[in-house]
Amino acid sequence: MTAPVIGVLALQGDVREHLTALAAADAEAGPVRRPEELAEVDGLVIPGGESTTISKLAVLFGLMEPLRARVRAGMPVYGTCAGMIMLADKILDPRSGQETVGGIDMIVRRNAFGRQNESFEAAVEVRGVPGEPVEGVFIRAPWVESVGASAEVLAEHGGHIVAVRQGNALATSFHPELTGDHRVHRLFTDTVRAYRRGESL
Ligand SMILES: NC(=O)CC[C@H](N)C(=O)O
Repeated sequence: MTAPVIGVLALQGDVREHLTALAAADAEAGPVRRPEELAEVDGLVIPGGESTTISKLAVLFGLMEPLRARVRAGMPVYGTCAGMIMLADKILDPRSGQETVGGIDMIVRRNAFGRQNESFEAAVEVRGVPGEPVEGVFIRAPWVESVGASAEVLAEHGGHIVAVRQGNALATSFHPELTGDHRVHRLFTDTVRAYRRGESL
């Protein structure tokens, strides 16, 4: 079977690192900036960056509604940090006008772990990732205040939820694309492969 085609939403943020990690996890990866590009992918990563900026640009580029439609239709999607915020059905402390794509029944708190100079790394055990804990890089990271019944908590750090999955949607507060350890991306590309085979979670 040919490699799944996975896009990285390339409006703002650490796009290149995700492209590299996805390629290492056996996907064909490319940037997505236009609705026509979104239509061609089997799955999508929403990178870290600044969620208010990504939100604004998604509206400006005419991507917000197509993104919502594809996520609703079951397209696998993985959001890291700002990307996690974009996948939350609700933000506790949004900037005025800040919209999300949604898809995961969770409430997130932006910048919950502190500001840029309070960024840190910590070992995180992620359900579904075999072997050693993942090295979690947290950069002005959100945490998840609460999840609804259909969302599954995959990881916690310091008593706070930092990884969640709901159906084909996955979100982490931290940035596996920065560590050279591709196991979380592998978890996602496996989901995309299953989706392409017609199996949904
Ligand atoms: N590294 C990140 O993605 C930071 C997220 C940022 N604090 C936001 O609200 O979007």
